[in-house]
Amino acid sequence: MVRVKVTSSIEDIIESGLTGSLIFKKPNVLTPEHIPPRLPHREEKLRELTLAFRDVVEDPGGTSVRVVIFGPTGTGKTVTTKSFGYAFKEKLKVRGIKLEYVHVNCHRQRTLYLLTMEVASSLKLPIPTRGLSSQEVFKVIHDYLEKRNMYLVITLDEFDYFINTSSQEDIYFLVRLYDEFSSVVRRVSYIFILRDLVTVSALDKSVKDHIMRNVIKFEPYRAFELNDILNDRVRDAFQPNVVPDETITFISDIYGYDKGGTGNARLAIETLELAGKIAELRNSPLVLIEHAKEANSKINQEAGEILDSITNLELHPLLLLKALLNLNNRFRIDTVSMGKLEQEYAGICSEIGEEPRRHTQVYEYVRRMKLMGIINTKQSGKGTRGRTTLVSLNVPVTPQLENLINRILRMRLDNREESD
Ligand SMILES: Nc1ncnc2c1ncn2[C@@H]1O[C@H](COP(=O)(O)OP(=O)(O)OP(=O)(O)O)[C@@H](O)[C@H]1O
Repeated sequence: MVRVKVTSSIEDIIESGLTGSLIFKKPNVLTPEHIPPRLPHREEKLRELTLAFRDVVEDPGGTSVRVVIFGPTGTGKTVTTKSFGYAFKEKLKVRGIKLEYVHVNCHRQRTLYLLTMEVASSLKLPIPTRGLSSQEVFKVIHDYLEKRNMYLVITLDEFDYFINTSSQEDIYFLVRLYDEFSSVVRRVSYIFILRDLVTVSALDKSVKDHIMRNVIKFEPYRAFELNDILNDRVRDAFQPNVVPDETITFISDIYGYDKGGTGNARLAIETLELAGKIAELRNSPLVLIEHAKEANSKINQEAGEILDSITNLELHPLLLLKALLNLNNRFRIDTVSMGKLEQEYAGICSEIGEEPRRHTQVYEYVRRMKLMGIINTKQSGKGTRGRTTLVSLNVPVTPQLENLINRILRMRLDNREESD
């Protein structure tokens, strides 16, 4: 039985917080950056990736491998790709082939230029921060690989974002690299990570064919799969015997896709971590289901608050939200430009016989909904099309959200008719 110290004075409380935790052994195992030593239920995906890259071992430089990985959020796309990349590099080293693995997040490195600079800096290449174009930076990278007889696998994570915000020329350059360089030896291979295939299918055929060579789909996790993933984390992150099996099952069942959840491993791990923190705060020697419940409601609270503020919106901001939903559904994209949003909004207005509000008023609605946490805005990177405001929803598009917006909209429209 674990004894819980009863603290009284401020000093005692702080002291007990500073001395070793009775709940956690290695809390960093629960952070998103942690790469676990094994990936339950992604063994098959690792095998598929390895098969796709076998050419690099059998005929180095013969082909530039391209793999697309797609699947919903939290299904292990990033962690599986990184684990593959680092292990593949080591395996090739033993075989006398020099290969580097670079993982770039296209949401963070928003432009082709930033992206190429990130690849260069991962390879520790000294490149002046100003003066070179992306194409020139890529040339420096390629020359470096050539000189050292090295190969490179670049993973472009959140590639949807790059496709949605970059010019056709930049996408073309990146993907059809070997049309630019006359090199016979193909040293650069790619893994593209995407949420879904809609953004790629909208691309020009010549670009699409260069991307869609091997496609690996990541399915949302089922409850028993999350159970295995959580069990590993419990073993490595927590003190022995502090997380009972039923707590793990409870969390797995909330998120398990087969139990009506999203199949998102990230949220399952976050819930486990928060449940542990709550147990610690309550001086409980065990992480109980009640702690997991509290953690779950805290994690979902933010989404709940956003839904509440939608309920209070007036007609025109609601119509704008409806337009955003329509675009999300039609194009399966998270982020839309202000121009497209206004166009869709005007379309809805004309359908229902409402005069669309003017541009400045629409901007004001967007600004207010941003302050309420309902939507998010950001400036697009500098592409050839210039800068534009990009708008996205802060909550996932679920049937629940759509029903809510439609219901409130109907209420506002009914009220309008009554007051006419
Ligand atoms: N099979 C697995 N085994 C162990 N941990 C996993 C597994 N799958 C996912 N995880 C963990 O779940 C979290 C989310 O995984 P990851 O970031 O790879 O998902 P993703 O599909 O890339 O999500 P997003 O699309 O949001 O980037 C990470 O902490 C990761 O380590």
